[in-house]
Amino acid sequence: MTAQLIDGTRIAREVRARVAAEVTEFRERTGIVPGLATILVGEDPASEVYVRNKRRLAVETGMADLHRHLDADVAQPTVAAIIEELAHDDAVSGILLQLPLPRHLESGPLIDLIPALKDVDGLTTLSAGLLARGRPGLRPCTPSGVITLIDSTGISLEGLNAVVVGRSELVGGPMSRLLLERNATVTTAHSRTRDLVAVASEADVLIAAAGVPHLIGAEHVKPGAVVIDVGIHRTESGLTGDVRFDEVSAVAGWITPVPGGVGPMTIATLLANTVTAARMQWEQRQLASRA
Ligand SMILES: Nc1nc(=O)c2c([nH]1)NC[C@@H]1CN(c3ccc(C(=O)N[C@@H](CCC(=O)O)C(=O)O)cc3)C=[N+]21
Ligand SMILES: [Mg+2]
Repeated sequence: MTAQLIDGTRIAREVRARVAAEVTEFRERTGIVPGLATILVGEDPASEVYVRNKRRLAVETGMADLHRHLDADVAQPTVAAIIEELAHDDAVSGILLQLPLPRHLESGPLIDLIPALKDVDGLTTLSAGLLARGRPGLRPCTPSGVITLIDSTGISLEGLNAVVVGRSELVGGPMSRLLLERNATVTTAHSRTRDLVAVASEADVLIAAAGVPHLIGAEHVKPGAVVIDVGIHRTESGLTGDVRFDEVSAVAGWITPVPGGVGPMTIATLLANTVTAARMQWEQRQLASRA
């Protein structure tokens, strides 16, 4: 292995410590404890793990854990009513609807019931539009956490070739926009890209977010590149990503592991967004009470 490891577990711990200090400062100044509302529908085992970790770490950073677990066969209007109730509840700073939802539910309209100021996942149409326009707003947690991981290397993205493999609403799409915001030269590759090896091997920074186990090998990686593995797959031999770690780490300059890379950063960024959301709501209430 020649690549330096980007230790997501450590960096996430540092971010959470900062968030915990911000929560304390905010609580002392305003009397408000930021609250994270997670909504989990059904019994998907991976989703249960992620949501449990989000709740545990919210509590660990001093926030209130406001969880709703709904039956797998819950009706769309019932989920909508719960989101609307949380939207109006002043104890709720952030609302996270865990994805994927069971197939009979339509996620888009449900997500868009989350007010922009409580959209700690950054997934509403409004938050996506603000990002597309380069205006301030809450950003999606996984891509935003990836930027933090890249920053931890000390490498400036300005002018570098960044290639994002994947264009999902949760990760690839917003990832490309965040990299552009940092003045990288951004290429979005995806399942219809003709020659992925040719495109990916030009990347100074390669983000693997295709959701295909072990898609990215040494042939895709320019020597010395920063390789970020967003994939997470449960296989018989344990958790793996979109990157063939052993061969790519012999070529790359920097690499994230799975587990212990992007996953913990996603949760740390969610917590950072939640305290930001609490602050924005408090400021808005201050303005409203003075009007
Ligand atoms: N509305 C919504 N927001 C999300 O942010 C969201 C989502 N839905 N659906 C699924 C994906 C996936 N995701 C992960 C979070 C933490 C880890 C994580 O902590 N991973 C650990 C391993 C944990 C384990 O699986 O044992 C690690 O990589 O080290 C992974 C994946 C958030 N997502
Ligand atoms: Mg895709």
